[in-house]
Amino acid sequence: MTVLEDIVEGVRADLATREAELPFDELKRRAAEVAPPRDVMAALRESGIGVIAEVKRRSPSKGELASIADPAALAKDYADAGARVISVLTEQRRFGGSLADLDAVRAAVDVPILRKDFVVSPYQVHEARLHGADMVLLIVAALEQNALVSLLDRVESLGMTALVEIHNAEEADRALEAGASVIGVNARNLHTLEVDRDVFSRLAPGLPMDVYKVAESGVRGPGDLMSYAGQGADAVLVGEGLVASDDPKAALVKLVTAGSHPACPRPSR
Ligand SMILES: O=P(O)(O)OC[C@@H](O)[C@@H](O)c1c[nH]c2ccccc12
Repeated sequence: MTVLEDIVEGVRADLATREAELPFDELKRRAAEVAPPRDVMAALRESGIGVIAEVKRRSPSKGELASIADPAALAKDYADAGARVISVLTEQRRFGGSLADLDAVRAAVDVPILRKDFVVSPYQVHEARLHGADMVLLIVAALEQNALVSLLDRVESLGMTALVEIHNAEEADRALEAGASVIGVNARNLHTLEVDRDVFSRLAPGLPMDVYKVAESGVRGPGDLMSYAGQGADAVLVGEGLVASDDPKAALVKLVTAGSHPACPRPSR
């Protein structure tokens, strides 16, 4: 079994438990009463290279990264430092996240929030909305094409924005065919868990100009942001580089400053 299959199996088991507690119809009813989602594209398209800052405690590749006793305080620091979007890992078994983290972050900040999880069912999309998410991650490698298409439609029909994650050219084709307008290129190989920052430069030129491109994983500081920007990234998504730093807020300020500096390469559009 691959790492991804293993994670998804755990996700499905936990999902079954939640579905038994709160039936889908009731979840949908409750989610429809939540204040409407924020305009993620407007936030992403502000000038300069955007930074999506992630709340992440653990990862399968590195184990414990940070304890994050107070995710709301971390999110406030991220918002103050200029994060365009805040990503909240809600996967529990491998990443130490939860929907409670999403609630805490939602209550603390007004910037758009991404639910970062292994979404395989429409239940999780409505659940994201119920807990205040504006954006939902869809990982192409974890989904059959028809599931990807229907989940993307579901995300958009609820007024949210999908971040569609790819790792190779075949997944890029599938993401485009599904109609993705925001594509994340994850530099972390899901089989070996190793980071290869060149994956972005190999795939980005094949993506249409009007697709918003996010470089995910492996950003250690402004140098990596500038290099991704030079290869056509509109934004970078950063987890470990922030949470494992002594001062995540200061680390994010450095990234945001670099991303809005006149010398930073900008996507031509
Ligand atoms: O901690 P990093 O190397 O900055 O990576 C962040 C983010 O890209 C990573 O957490 C991630 C990208 N895609 C995912 C899918 C599921 C879980 C996690 C991820």
